[in-house]
Amino acid sequence: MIIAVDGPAASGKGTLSKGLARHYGLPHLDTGLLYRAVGWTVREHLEAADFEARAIAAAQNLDAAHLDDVELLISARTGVFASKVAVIGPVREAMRAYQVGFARQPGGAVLDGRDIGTVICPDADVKLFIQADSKARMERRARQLEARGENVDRYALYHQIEERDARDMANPHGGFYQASDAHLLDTTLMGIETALRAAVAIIDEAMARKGKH
Ligand SMILES: Nc1ncnc2c1ncn2[C@@H]1O[C@H](COP(=O)(O)OP(=O)(O)O)[C@@H](O)[C@H]1O
Ligand SMILES: Nc1ccn([C@@H]2O[C@H](COP(=O)(O)OP(=O)(O)O)[C@@H](O)[C@H]2O)c(=O)n1
Repeated sequence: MIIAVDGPAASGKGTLSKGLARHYGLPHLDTGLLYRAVGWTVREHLEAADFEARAIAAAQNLDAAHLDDVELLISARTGVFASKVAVIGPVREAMRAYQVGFARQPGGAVLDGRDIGTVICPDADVKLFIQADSKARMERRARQLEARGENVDRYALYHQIEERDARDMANPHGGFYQASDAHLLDTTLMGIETALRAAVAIIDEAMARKGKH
């Protein structure tokens, strides 16, 4: 079973996807980490004339099996670098085969990101689009960063998330929109466990309707 989970920054798609992977015994890929790793690699060259070429080379040489410095990759700044390399078509293309291969492994997988239901796994068995209002998302990300010891300026974080969402939505290579066959799950008023239960209910019903589960 392939489960595609998309949604904007800090909507909770990663947490939910990990929970779904545990629940269904499937492997999970956080595709945002791939973009974060490439963004981190070229972070010192954002203004360079050859920024795009460097980002493409970094994507082509990314060893996705070794995304080990997750703590570093998850920082707020790295999210901004990630969204800057994510608008470069060949960067997305370079990482597509790995993601598609991960999804197609025997038994299936859970993938989360921005374009899973639209570009990477258009034939996924179930697609979820996770939403939460901007303030809730900012507060979740703020607490997540604070728990790791980062100092958080909530005003700046709110604007940074809005700006990143806007860049993602305008991404001409992105496919960052809710697939027509995706189930919308708004978690603004849900805690983590409630959101997971709601997602499992959606998936079980969708699979039962297909006669697959
Ligand atoms: N439904 C929820 N209610 C409250 N906090 C949540 C919820 N879902 C996720 N979180 C918390 O919000 C933060 C961001 O979640 P994460 O899954 O990393 O989001 P995303 O992958 O969409 O960026 C994490 O600290 C996570 O524990
Ligand atoms: N499938 C994906 C995943 C991430 N991304 C890009 O990578 C950035 C960071 O993604 P992420 O999922 O780690 O970010 P959060 O939603 O966790 O804040 C996003 O803002 C997108 O620009 C993408 O373009 N396509």
